Amino acid sequence: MPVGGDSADTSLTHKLTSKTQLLNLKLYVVIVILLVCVFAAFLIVFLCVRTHRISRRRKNRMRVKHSSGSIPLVSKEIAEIKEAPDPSPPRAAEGKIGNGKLVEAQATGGVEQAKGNGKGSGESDVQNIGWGRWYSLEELEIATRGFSQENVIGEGGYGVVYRGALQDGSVVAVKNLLNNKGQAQTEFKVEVEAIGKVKHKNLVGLIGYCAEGAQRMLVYEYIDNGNLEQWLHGDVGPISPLTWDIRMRIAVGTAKGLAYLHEGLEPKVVHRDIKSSNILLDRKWNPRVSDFGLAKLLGPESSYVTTRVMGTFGYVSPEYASTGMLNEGSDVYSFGVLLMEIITGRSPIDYSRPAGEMNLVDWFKGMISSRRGEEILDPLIKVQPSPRALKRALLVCLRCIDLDVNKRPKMGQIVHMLEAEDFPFRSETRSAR
Ligand SMILES: Nc1ncnc2c1ncn2[C@@H]1O[C@H](COP(=O)(O)OP(=O)(O)OP(=O)(O)O)[C@@H](O)[C@H]1O
Repeated sequence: MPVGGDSADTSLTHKLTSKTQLLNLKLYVVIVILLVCVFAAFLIVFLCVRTHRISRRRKNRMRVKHSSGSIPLVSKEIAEIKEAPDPSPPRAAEGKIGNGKLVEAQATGGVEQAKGNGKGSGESDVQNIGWGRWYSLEELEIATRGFSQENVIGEGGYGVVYRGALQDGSVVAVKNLLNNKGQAQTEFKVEVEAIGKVKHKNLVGLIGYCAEGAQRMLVYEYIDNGNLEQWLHGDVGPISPLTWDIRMRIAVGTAKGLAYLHEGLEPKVVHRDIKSSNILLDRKWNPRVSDFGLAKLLGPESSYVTTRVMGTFGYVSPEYASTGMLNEGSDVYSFGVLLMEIITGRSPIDYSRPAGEMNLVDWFKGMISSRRGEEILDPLIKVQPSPRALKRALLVCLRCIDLDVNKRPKMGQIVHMLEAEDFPFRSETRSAR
């Protein structure tokens, strides 16, 4: 018989039941309490870790949702649809962009498809947008020589613009967009739906885009003669290559591009950032309105939209600046300022000039009201226009900057006014009669 075992059991029982110094509790009670404490601590740690993980997963999901906005970064860009030459465009679910090859998006119904696609993946949404071509990052890297400094052609508020030579020999402008997530996906889709068919000889064409990882880029037709701001205010020597006739051609072309946005589209498009650096020029001095990053849509039933005031100082219409109420009349005002700039060669705001001349609009109005219209012509224009042509252009300026937005002419009327040989003389004769 294991007598030794019995005595060991007895001593263990004795120890367990003996009182400890801790509150005079028996040892086994203390052990039980300790075990419960350890278990509770484990339980608390476990629950904390689990809750943390779940919340992290949720956050990640939200992040994916954001980025699945798939070029919401380009949200307000006006797109030009390129009809797919390939009759069998890739299926949306095939999802991968590029692989060094050009892939065409389906030309119609893109927005609807995108709505139906509840996937969180950015790439598959990109494929569903329904306009333009997809370029792979690799392809654009090769085209721009690794986005090299020598290929930079400009830099704006939305990103850096590079010149790129594609493998098929065509030259493009690649805008590498700053990563402005947070653009509402729905808004983007609605806008692309409405403005995705824009194509006009006086608007810069958007050929396609690249969306890989966090990169978002837009690929435009390359316009090879700089922008109007450079030609008006850059160092061009004592005589500007922009003759009066060239200037008027630029003004009329710009007005035609805007007339198309305002009167040829449904809903109409308000550009919101008409200024000389957004007027690109080709070698024949044909103007192309660019940079639709701030464009807004205006449906037929609404006479204005209320929106955050955006645009460029000196060009923004007073009523929009003070109330945020925007309609195409704001573009007309900006066009009026642009036309003044074209005629005078002066910047809308120029702090290097004397106090009374810093603000172009104020100075211009003052000169007209004191009948010094002939003196406002850009001194770099060698051959003066006829008084009649000058008067016509000055009157258009004045009408565009009317403080009453409802009295400003429509862009289509402006085209006619600028082109009509007998404007304003016919109407003057009529009113005299
Ligand atoms: N399609 C293009 N072809 C040739 N050059 C271009 C093209 N698009 C833009 N550029 C050049 O890149 C410059 C920067 O363009 P971007 O539209 O980004 O900015 P911006 O209009 O100058 O400034 P912001 O957008 O801040 O108002 C333009 O001024 C122009 O000189």
